[in-house]
Amino acid sequence: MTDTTHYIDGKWIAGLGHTIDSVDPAKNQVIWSAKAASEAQVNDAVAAARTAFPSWSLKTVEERLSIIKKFAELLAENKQSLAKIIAKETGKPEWETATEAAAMMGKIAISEKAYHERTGTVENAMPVGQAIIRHKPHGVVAVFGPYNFPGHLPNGHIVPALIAGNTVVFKPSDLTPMVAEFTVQLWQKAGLPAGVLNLVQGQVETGKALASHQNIDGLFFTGSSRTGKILHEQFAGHPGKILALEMGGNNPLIVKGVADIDAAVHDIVQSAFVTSGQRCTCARRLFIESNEQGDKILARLLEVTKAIKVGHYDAEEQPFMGAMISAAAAAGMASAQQDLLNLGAKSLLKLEHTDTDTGFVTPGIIDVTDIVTEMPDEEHFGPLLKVVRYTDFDTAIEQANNTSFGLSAGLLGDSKEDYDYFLARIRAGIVNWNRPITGASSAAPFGGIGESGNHRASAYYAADYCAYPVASVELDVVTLPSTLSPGLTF
Ligand SMILES: NC(=O)c1ccc[n+]([C@@H]2O[C@H](COP(=O)([O-])OP(=O)(O)OC[C@H]3O[C@@H](n4cnc5c(N)ncnc54)[C@H](O)[C@@H]3O)[C@@H](O)[C@H]2O)c1
Ligand SMILES: O=CCC[C@H](NC(=O)CCC(=O)O)C(=O)O
Repeated sequence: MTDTTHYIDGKWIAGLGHTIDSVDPAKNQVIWSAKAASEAQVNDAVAAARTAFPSWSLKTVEERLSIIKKFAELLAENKQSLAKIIAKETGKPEWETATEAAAMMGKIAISEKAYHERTGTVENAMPVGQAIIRHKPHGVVAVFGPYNFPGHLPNGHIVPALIAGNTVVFKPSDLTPMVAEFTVQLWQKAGLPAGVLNLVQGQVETGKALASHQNIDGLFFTGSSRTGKILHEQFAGHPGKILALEMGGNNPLIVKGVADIDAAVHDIVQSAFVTSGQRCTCARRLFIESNEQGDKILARLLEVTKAIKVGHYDAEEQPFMGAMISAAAAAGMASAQQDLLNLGAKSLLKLEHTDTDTGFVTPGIIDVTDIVTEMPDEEHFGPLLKVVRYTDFDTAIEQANNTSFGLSAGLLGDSKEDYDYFLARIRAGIVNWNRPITGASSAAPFGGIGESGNHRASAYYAADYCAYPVASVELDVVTLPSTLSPGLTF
C-alpha cells in the first residue's frame, strides 16, 4: 500500500478514502494500491492551489517557463522509466509508450509557442493612445485525465495551464495512478513551488468532489462523452467557470478510388487498431465501395488484420497491439460485438477475448451494412471495426455524418476532387486525407464537435482556454481631448 499517493501543497501524503488498486492488465497483477483522496483532502488541494495562485501568476512567463523547461529536461532524462510505467499500467507496447513520453517532451516547446501566438500581447495604435490586448490566467483549474494516454493527455492541459499562470489540481484516471504519481514527482524535482500543481487520486467520488468544488475557476477534461456530459450539467449556471471538454468519437473513414491497396490497408489498420483501438480518434466505421476494388481492399484488410501481433508490452519482439486497459474493458468489447451480431451484423473476423483474466483481445471486423440505419451511435472503445459497403459517395458521406459525435474523419482516395467534396460536407474537428485518422499533431488544434467536445479545442489551441483576454485602452498621462463632445466646456 502506497502512503505517498497525493501531492498537496508540496507534500506527499496518504489518502483517507477507500482503497484503489492499479492492475497490470497484461499480467493481471496488482502493481499499485493506495487510499483515495477524501473530500476534505480535495478541499485541501484546492485551497493550496488558491494560496499558490497569486505568486505563480505574478511571475513573469520566463520565470514560469524556466521551471517548466526543467520539467522537460527531467522527462528526457527519465523517458525510459516513464515509458515502462505507462506500458505496465496500460498494457500498451513499449514502442508506443516511448512515443507517448516523446509527445510529453514536445508539448513544452509547442505550448510556449502557442502561448505567445494565441494569447500574447497585441498593441494597436489609436487616434489617441493605444488599444492593448493582454491575457490573464483563470486561477485554480482542475485537470481530469483519461487512461489511454495517462501521461500525454493530462500533460496537454497541465503544461499550457501552468505557462499561462494558473495553478492546478490534477485528478488522473483511477486506472493509471502510477503514471500520474511518477509525472508529478518530476514536476516536484523541477522545482515547482508548493501548491502550484496538486495531485488527488481516486475514483468517481474524488472526481465529483473536485468537479463540484465552489473554489475552482475551471475544469479541463479529457475522457468519455458520458462523463463529459455530467460535468457539463454540473457547470450549468456557472458562466464564470471555464469548462473544456475533449471527449469520444464514432469516427468514420471512407475509402474511394484507391489504387494502392496495401497503402490503404495500412492506413485503415493504423486508424482502427493502434493502441488496441483505445484512441478517441480511432476509426470505428469503415465505408468501402461495393465493387471489385472494394472486395480486394476488404480481403487484404482481413488478411493483414488476422496477422496483427497482439502481445505483452515488454516482449522483446514487440507486438502491434498490447492488452486493453482491463479485463472488464476487453469483456465489454466482446459483448458489444455480440450485441451487433444480435442486431444482424455479420462477423468477418471475430474479436476474441483470449484470456478472460487479462485485457488481451484480438482485433475484430464486422460487416454492419445491413443494420447501418438501426445501429446504435456508440463509441466502442476497442479494436472492433464496423464495415459498411456503399455504392454512392453521397450516401456514404451522409451515413458517415449520421452520428451525434464529430471528432475525426478521413478519406482514403486518390482524387483531389473527391477529397474537396468530402471536406466540404463531412462534420468533424479533424478531417484527414490519405493519412490515418489517429496520430493528430500537437501543433494543430485538437477537438471535435457534437458530443465530442464543446468547441474548446486542445493541443495547439489549449492556450485559448487557459487564459482570458483583457482589452485595455491606454494613454500615458491623463490628457484633455483636443476635440470635446458637444455641450462640454473646459
Ligand atoms: N477527445 C479527446 O481528446 C480524448 C482523448 C482521450 C480519450 N478520450 C475519451 O476518453 C474515454 C476513455 O477514457 P476514460 O474511460 O478514462 O474516461 P472517463 O470519462 O471514464 O474518465 C475520465 C476522468 O473523469 C473521471 N470521472 C469519471 N466519472 C466522473 C464523475 N461523475 N464526476 C467527475 N469525474 C468523473 C475519471 O475518474 C477520470 O479521471 C473515451 O471515450 C475516449 O474517446 C477522448
Ligand atoms: O485518444 C485520444 C488522443 C489521440 C491522439 N491525439 C493527440 O495526441 C492530440 C495531440 C495533442 O493532444 O497534443 C491521436 O490523435 O492519436
